Amino acid sequence: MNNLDSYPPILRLPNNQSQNLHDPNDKMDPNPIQDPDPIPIIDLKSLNHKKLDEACKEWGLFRLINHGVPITLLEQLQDLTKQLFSLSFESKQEACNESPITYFWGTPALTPSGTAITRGPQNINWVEGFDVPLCQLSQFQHHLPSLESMRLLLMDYATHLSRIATTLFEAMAKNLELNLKSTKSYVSEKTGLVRVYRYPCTEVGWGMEVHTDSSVLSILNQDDHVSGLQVLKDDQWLTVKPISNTLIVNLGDMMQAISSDIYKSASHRVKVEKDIERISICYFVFPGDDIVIESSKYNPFTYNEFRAQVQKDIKALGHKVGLARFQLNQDC
Ligand SMILES: O=C(O)CCC(=O)C(=O)O
Ligand SMILES: [Fe+2]
Repeated sequence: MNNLDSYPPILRLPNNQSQNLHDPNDKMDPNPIQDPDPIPIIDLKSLNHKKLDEACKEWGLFRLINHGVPITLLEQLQDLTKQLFSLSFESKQEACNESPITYFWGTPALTPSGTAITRGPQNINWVEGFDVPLCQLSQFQHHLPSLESMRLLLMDYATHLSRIATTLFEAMAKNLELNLKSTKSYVSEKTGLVRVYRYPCTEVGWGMEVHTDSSVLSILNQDDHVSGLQVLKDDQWLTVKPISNTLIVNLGDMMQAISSDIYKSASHRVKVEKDIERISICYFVFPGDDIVIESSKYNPFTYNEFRAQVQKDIKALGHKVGLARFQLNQDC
């Protein structure tokens, strides 16, 4: 099978045609990969609270080492992700019919039922993905062998990532001296999800436009061989180098709100390469449904209210407004 047949039709443009697409970020050229790697490193085995606090305040993103996830599991996930995406577009679509796993492309913005919130061909993102709600993983089986293997691996992976998210969140809450009733329900296992992505090659366009995540924390297992993720730090775009056996943690909007803006929800984006695909596996964790986020900067809100507002804004304006909608003394 031609690799192009595995791409969603809208992402099958030959490179030279893609130049007509509007590129929303084209004025912001990134720096080349920096050496040495400037991204803060946090060691989960011997957690340094001060270093963690600084990374959360100054970057909103860090590299995690000694995370305890077996390297074989990280590599197996990457291999399986590549295998899964190399299937034909139609078989990926069909495999997700009547499944809690959603297959999507052209945008990472989905409604809770898994429908893509599209904004016309001008604004497509060069990405396809599977959206996997973790709490439903044990309740079904898949007939497509690579999807079924993915389901089994993700059950194992989710246990590790939930442990990591809880450890990090508890350390952050302690650093911030937050008086939370149950830290665990801010990084709820019930609402966690994994997204596996493939970014097809193109010359112009972005895999993902500039955004902040809506999560409390996002934990990324990125392609060991292909870079693409960039983070905004002090008005400069920096490449987050792929380094094997490390995970990238970024703080999302919920963490920024919980911390009353002391911590940062990192602005980031994904660049695509013109001649090599990239894959990534991203875990997102959110507050439980009954958690009201109270802070000195925002009106109290739940994550569900935040998500509904984000979806409304994307549909109406074409982009997420995010935390600004909930700021104290705002009428919008
Ligand atoms: O694929 C990546 O490297 C990052 C993905 C991302 O930013 C997201 O899913 O929000
Ligand atoms: Fe993101």
